[in-house]
Order: sequence, then C-alpha cells, then structure tokens
Amino acid sequence: MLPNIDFTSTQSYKYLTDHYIDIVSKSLKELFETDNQRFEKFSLQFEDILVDYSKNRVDEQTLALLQQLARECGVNKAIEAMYSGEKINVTEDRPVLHIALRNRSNTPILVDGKDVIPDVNRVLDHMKEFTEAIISGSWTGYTGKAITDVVNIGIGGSDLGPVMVTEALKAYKNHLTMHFVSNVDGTHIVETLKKVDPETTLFLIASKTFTTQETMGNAHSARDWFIKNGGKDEDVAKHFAALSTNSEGVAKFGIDTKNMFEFWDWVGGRYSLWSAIGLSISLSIGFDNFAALLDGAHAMDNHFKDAPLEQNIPAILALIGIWHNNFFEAETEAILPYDQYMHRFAAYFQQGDMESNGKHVDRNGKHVDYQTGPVIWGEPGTNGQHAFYQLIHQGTKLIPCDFIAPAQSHNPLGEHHNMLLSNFFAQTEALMNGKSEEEVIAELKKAGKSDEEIKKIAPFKIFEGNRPTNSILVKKITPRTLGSLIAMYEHKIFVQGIIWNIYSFDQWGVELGKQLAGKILPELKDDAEVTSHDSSTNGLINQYKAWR
Ligand SMILES: O=P(O)(O)OC[C@H]1O[C@H](O)[C@@H](O)[C@@H](O)[C@@H]1O
Repeated sequence: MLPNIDFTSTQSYKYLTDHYIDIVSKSLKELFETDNQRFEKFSLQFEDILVDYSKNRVDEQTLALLQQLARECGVNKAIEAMYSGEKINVTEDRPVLHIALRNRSNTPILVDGKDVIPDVNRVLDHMKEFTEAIISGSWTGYTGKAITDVVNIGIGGSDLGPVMVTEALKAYKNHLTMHFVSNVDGTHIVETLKKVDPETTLFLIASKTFTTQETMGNAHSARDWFIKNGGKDEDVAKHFAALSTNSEGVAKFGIDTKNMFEFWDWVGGRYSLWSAIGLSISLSIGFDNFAALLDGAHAMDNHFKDAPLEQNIPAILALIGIWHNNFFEAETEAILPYDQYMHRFAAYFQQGDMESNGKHVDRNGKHVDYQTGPVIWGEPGTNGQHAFYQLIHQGTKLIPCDFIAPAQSHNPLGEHHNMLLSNFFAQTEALMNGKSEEEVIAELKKAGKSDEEIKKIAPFKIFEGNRPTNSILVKKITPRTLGSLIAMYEHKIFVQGIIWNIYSFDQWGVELGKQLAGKILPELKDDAEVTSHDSSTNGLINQYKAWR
C-alpha cells in the first residue's frame, strides 16, 4: 500500500512555509558569500556523475525540512512498495517494475507469487541472440542479403526512449542505420521508406498494447510497401519483429510470435526502454552496450533504494523540485544538456515527467488544491542560449534549470569542448549572481558612456540573478552513465508523485483524445456535411472536407 498523506497538512510543510519567508529574503549570492562550504555541503557524487545542487535557494534547514517532508509522506515506504512488486499502479491494478528489467543482481521480485526475473532474463537472452544475428549478418532478408537498416515503428514510450538513447549513444553505433517512425502523418513513413530497401530492412513494430492507432497505421503501411516492393507474405517473418505485451494482437497482424519480444503489463510505456522496447537500442550499439545501460540504471536503483534521504540523489532533486514548484510557484523546469548527442533528452522526459505527474486527482480521488507536475522543456546548450535564455535571465517567470554536461567529449576537436563547457559554467554562474546596478554602471563608465546615457540604458542591462540551477557533470556519456542518469530522473519523478499524493503510473489523460479521434474518423470517410459537434468542430471538419 502506498502512503496516503496530504503533504500540505504535514508538520514539515508548515515549517517550510515559514522557512520560505526567511529564504526569499536572501539571495543565492549571499548564501554563497556567507558559507564557503556550500559546494561541499550541497553536491553529491555517484560513480562518474557529480550532482551540484548548491546553486538553488536552499540552506541546510531547507533540506532538513524537505527531508522531513519526505519522511512524513512515507517516501521510504513507497520505495519499498515499488521494489517489492506491490500493485502501486492502483488505477490499472498493476505493479510498477521497470527496476526489475535492469535487476542485474537477479534478486527475485514476485508478482502474484511468481518471480519475474527468469522471464526478464529469457527475453534479454532472446534480444542478445537476435541482435548478434542481425549485426553479424547471419540473419538475412528474403533475398539472402544481410540487414542494413532498422525501422522502429512506435509512438510515445515505444519511440521516445529508443530515439533518445540511440542518439545519446551514437558514438557507440555500429553499421546498422536506424530509423524511427512515430507520427501517423503519412509523411513520416513515406519519407523513411524512400531511404530503405525492402531486401535489407528490418521493421520493429513497437507497441505495448499493439492497438495504438498511429503505430498500427504505420505498421500496416510498412507491410503493404514491403509486399508491393517484392516481398511475399511468407517473407514477412524475416523482416518484421514485434515488441509487445499483446501476443494475440501480434499474431493477428501476421508477425510470427517467434519474432515477438515480450514484456509485461507491469512496465509503463514511458519506462519501457529497458524492456524489449529497447531492441532498437541493442541493435544500434550492440547487446553488451545495452547491458551496460541496464547496469548503470541498476546501480542507480540500488543507490535510490539504499541511500539515506540526506544522500539520496533522486530524492534530493525531487525535493528541490517540490520547493520550487510548491513554494516558489515555478511552473516549468528546463532540462538543458550541453551535449549534442543528448538532444532528445528533454523531449524524452517531457513524456517521462508530464505523463507521470500531470495529474490533478489525488490518491483519494479528490481534486488537489496544490500544484503537481511541472511543464518540462529544454533544448541542448548552446542553442538554447541563443533562443530562450533571455527569458530565463530577465523574464518574469522563475525557471529552475538542470544543466547537464560531459567532461569528456566523444568528439574532441580543438577548443570546442572548452568553449561548450565555458558556456555551461558561465550560464549557471550568471543565473545565480546576475549583474547588479553598480556593476552595470561601472561597466558603462569604463566604456566611456555619459551619465545621461548610463541612466537611460542601465535598467535594461541589470540581471537580478537568483535563478536556481542544478549542475550535473558527467565524466563521459557512456551506456553506463546514461543508464544511471535516466534512472535518476525516473526516481525523481517517483518521489514527487508520492509527495503530491497522486498516481504517477497511469495515463488516463491521453485516452480522451484517442476516443474522440476514433469517433470522428468515420465522419471523415465521405463528403456529407457534419452537424453532430459544436459549431467550431463542425465548421473545421466541413472546411477540411471542402478543401481536401
Ligand atoms: O506502446 P503503445 O501501447 O503503442 O503506447 C504508446 C503510448 O500510448 C499513449 O500515448 C500512452 O499510453 C503512452 O504512455 C504510450 O507510451
């Protein structure tokens, strides 16, 4: 059972409300000036990942109170409940066991009395064998040629994780060319099929449910294309594999269930890259690297389970996020990787976080009267700097940011990496310190400006600073460190969901759109005027019919 506590009625929440008044009166700059141990006190290292959370508007008391809040909300109990396979996804009556997919120490985890680890390992063995056959070329297409291209067809959790990881680990790539088709817009599949040859292409149909409209539409179009371009029905087995929990659906589609890589309903879609959904990752970087990704996540899982709250990185990040969200009323959080390969990292956690904690009903079925999950967004640095950092520095909204960077580049090139990292350090420093009126005036004087000119321009050049950031410095982005990093964010989301007293592992909010689209689709089949909706929806549908 998950705890069921309204965090706003806890003792620690009340203390935090008072303490907030004390903290807002101090600037980050002051907090650093009055404590030269801040970095030592407010940073933690996990293997090759350094997490510096000192540039947040917190002091020792803030963290102690936030940790007390976590205790009062039963975070430790909740962690135990997840790891032991309890059905903590109550609205779907399922356990939440992405940790089991990377349980490299093989400790048994029971679901309805049965250890799930042997099944996990069986599928991993199947993935390994298949990966090796494809990469070595011993698996051939219908004309005897080796596979050169892999097209993963999936959406949401069956796309974003594989895309993000294969991009982030591109430095480990082999000769296979990867393609990802997600959008039901025909352009996506059409443009992809232009680039591949049916004789040498493997399609992975990735769908937990095997019912998702977009994925099924794209999968059928891929199959039609394959048949139209020389393949026969009996050749489908050599070119199509399925990654799913739904063996009936897979068989119905015409994929041999021998080519089905199974996972289970206790894996949430957005937490599924560690499962068979990760087959495209394994094909792209080899199974050993995929296993290293799992190892890294498992190491973080152990840290999260065992480390006390005072040293527990995911828990600390979660609590600081709650501090910003529920006390400073920040509405969004930016994830800013200073690593080009990680360019889909923010997009990945947009689903990871917003689909998990974008909920307004608490675990009693009641509408909450506090803020829950933030809006997650971000782009890689330094591109973001030249696009939206203006608002972060001088806008009216508080945007807590996570800066992430590797110390070692996979592509060392002259001064490039120093330039990149100098921007990372400069930005976090500037967001913290800002630039005072005195500094601006001194700078303008030095540039020879008159008093009148200075008076006119100075207000625009002042930076308030006091903008909170976490800095996550990774020695190098390897499969292992990336695995740990992803797991770190997953557990951060978990802790926040526990404290907000919501269910983080269902996603009813995506159902309505699906249902309504299903209702409208038949209305688009002919040219008859539609009158069954509101005037706007009718008007749009009828104009669409007139123009198409
Ligand atoms: O893998 P599937 O079943 O095709 O689902 C794809 C996606 O569908 C919906 O948008 C949600 O349920 C997501 O969580 C899921 O990842």
